[in-house]
Amino acid sequence: MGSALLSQWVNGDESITVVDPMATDLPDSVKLVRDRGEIASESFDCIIAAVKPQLIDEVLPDYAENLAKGGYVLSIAAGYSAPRLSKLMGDAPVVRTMPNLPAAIGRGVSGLCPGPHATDDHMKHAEAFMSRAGTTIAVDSEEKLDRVTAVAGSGPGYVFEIARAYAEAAMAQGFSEDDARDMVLGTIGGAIAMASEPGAASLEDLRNSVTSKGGTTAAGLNALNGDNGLSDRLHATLQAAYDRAVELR
Ligand SMILES: NC(=O)C1=CN([C@@H]2O[C@H](COP(=O)(O)OP(=O)(O)OC[C@H]3O[C@@H](n4cnc5c(N)ncnc54)[C@H](OP(=O)(O)O)[C@@H]3O)[C@@H](O)[C@H]2O)C=CC1
Ligand SMILES: O=C(O)[C@@H]1CCC=N1
Repeated sequence: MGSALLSQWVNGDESITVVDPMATDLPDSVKLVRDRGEIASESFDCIIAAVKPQLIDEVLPDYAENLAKGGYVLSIAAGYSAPRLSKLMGDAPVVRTMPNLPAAIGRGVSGLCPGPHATDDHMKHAEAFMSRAGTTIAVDSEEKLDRVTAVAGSGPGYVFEIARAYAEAAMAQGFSEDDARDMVLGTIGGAIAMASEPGAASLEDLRNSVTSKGGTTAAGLNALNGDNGLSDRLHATLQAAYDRAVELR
């Protein structure tokens, strides 16, 4: 996720240093170091925590010394709470954000939530920084941010899986893999672009506009969600992702 955001962040005029033991192919304007020891005496206005939540306890404490006076920590980690991170880094100001993968093409959706000691200026900076990668949604509690994680952070995974299963079903109707992919992505992309047009009808009305009485779509929709199975499954999906975020706090 860090490299997806980085691809948009490099469009600004900050100097960015990445610490990553293995990273390759970073943008030319970024300074890459393999180990924190190489920047031990440097300080930064913003330290971005982009390792897996399970690694934060091990990796982040050393970076407390690198935070400039007045600076803050921006965490993209799922679940891991801001108070816990702030304490781990010597009571540093923390802002949590939850981006999603389309940030890589500037089409991400990122939730933002202030943590301990975060000022309005830190939040303004974080919001401006994240908005380079797409739209932002400010929320006022970590509980809410964990729900953003369940809906939007993990969301592209659900969408890719739905598209994959849809394409698999198209192949079972006799289409080649390429034709199935083109048809499915074209259909999903076209429908979503239409629903995203300014002034577009509600999702329910749009669905109804495809559904002729007694026709093919009605038959398909009945098989898809006539028993509420799809709706129930999506509720369970979001709840499971949220529950996992809570476990990672
Ligand atoms: N994937 C997603 O769509 C989203 C992820 N997130 C959050 O982003 C964070 C990263 O997740 P994700 O990108 O999926 O995971 P990755 O494993 O792909 O990225 C983690 C990166 O951290 C590097 N790393 C490991 N150890 C260290 C270390 N000691 N010092 C510096 N860097 C290190 C890894 O290097 P190496 O590969 O060599 O191990 C890797 O490049 C997580 O906290 C996750 O919750 C948030 C929103 C969406
Ligand atoms: O799966 C994960 O834990 C991360 C956080 C949101 C998306 N990917």
